[in-house]
Amino acid sequence: MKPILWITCKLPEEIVEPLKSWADVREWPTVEVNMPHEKLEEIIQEADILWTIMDNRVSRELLQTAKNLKLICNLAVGYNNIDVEAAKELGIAVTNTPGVLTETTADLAFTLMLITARRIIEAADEVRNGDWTYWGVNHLAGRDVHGATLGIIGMGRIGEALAQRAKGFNMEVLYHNRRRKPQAEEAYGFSYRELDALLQESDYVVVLTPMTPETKGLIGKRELQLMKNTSILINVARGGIVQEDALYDALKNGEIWAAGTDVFVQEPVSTSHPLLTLKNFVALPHIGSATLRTRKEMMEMNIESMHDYLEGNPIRHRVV
Ligand SMILES: NC(=O)C1=CN([C@@H]2O[C@H](COP(=O)(O)OP(=O)(O)OC[C@H]3O[C@@H](n4cnc5c(N)ncnc54)[C@H](O)[C@@H]3O)[C@@H](O)[C@H]2O)C=CC1
Ligand SMILES: O=C(O)C(=O)CO
Repeated sequence: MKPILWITCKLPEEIVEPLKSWADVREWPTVEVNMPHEKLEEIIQEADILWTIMDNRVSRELLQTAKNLKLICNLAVGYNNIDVEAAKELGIAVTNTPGVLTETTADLAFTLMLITARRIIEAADEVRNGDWTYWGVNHLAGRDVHGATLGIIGMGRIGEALAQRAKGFNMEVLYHNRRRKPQAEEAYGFSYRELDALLQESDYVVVLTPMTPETKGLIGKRELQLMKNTSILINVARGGIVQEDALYDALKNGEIWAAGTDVFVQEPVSTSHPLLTLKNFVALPHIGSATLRTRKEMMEMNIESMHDYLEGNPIRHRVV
């Protein structure tokens, strides 16, 4: 009997079709709406392999209801949506997609820095809305990225790729990380700072840590107050690492100059979210890794893990 592979979102036909040679593939049918949690509760009971996306909250309670589940492949490098400790205890392997999305996500992080600093969304909207009526000396004037100081919180794969990009813009790169990286300091001239010092010295602060109990709410009122009132905060990691209510106050009160984020606590974010009322806030819909090539490579990486499991080989890209 073929193992039951449940795919919790609609994936391209050319990816799914070959899986049918070895799996009893069952998939969520629509792209427009993701699988609701109630459906996940139902299908986890019959799945041998579960192919998840970040939207799926795979809690201990949910895992405990699984009868045959042996492998979860998460279509993301971040796996905070899955209780991996519980999975480990229950003998369920969990895999993710590290590395293949690093450069693409670093591109997006740098793009978000540029568009926030140069007020690109406001500017483009002005043209489209017919509000471009004059050339003024400070009209839509933003802040320079080149030559500024970049502070990266979470100097892992994506953090380092972002830092490389910053070198091309003659930026000074500071970083804060769980562990210091002497090799990167020596090779590229990146400087380590404690968190408070990094916040105080940086013109751009980019959050790139995973979401963990330690990083949840890491950037709140106190941290935002430490930042310069000319500085810009960028979050490409996970919503909730930056406290959204504190960010709203800091932007509204001019404690920081602007912010850009690709991630929210609740995704998709509600259009009535207070942050969306602010001109100095740029919002993107979690598109960090969204290029055609990278998404294909992420899917292929998950499939590699499935093949390893099937063939009884050590499972690559395994988190637990
Ligand atoms: N917006 C998007 O579409 C994407 C978001 N991401 C997010 O970016 C995160 C980072 O991805 P990678 O760079 O591949 O991961 P990584 O594991 O290579 O890097 C994370 C770094 O954060 C550091 N870190 C962890 N806890 C910390 C703490 N409390 N304080 C300071 N540093 C800490 C780690 O030591 C590590 O160096 C992912 O976990 C994911 O949540 C990743 C890809 C796309
Ligand atoms: O990989 C991740 O963690 C993402 O957020 C989307 O690629």
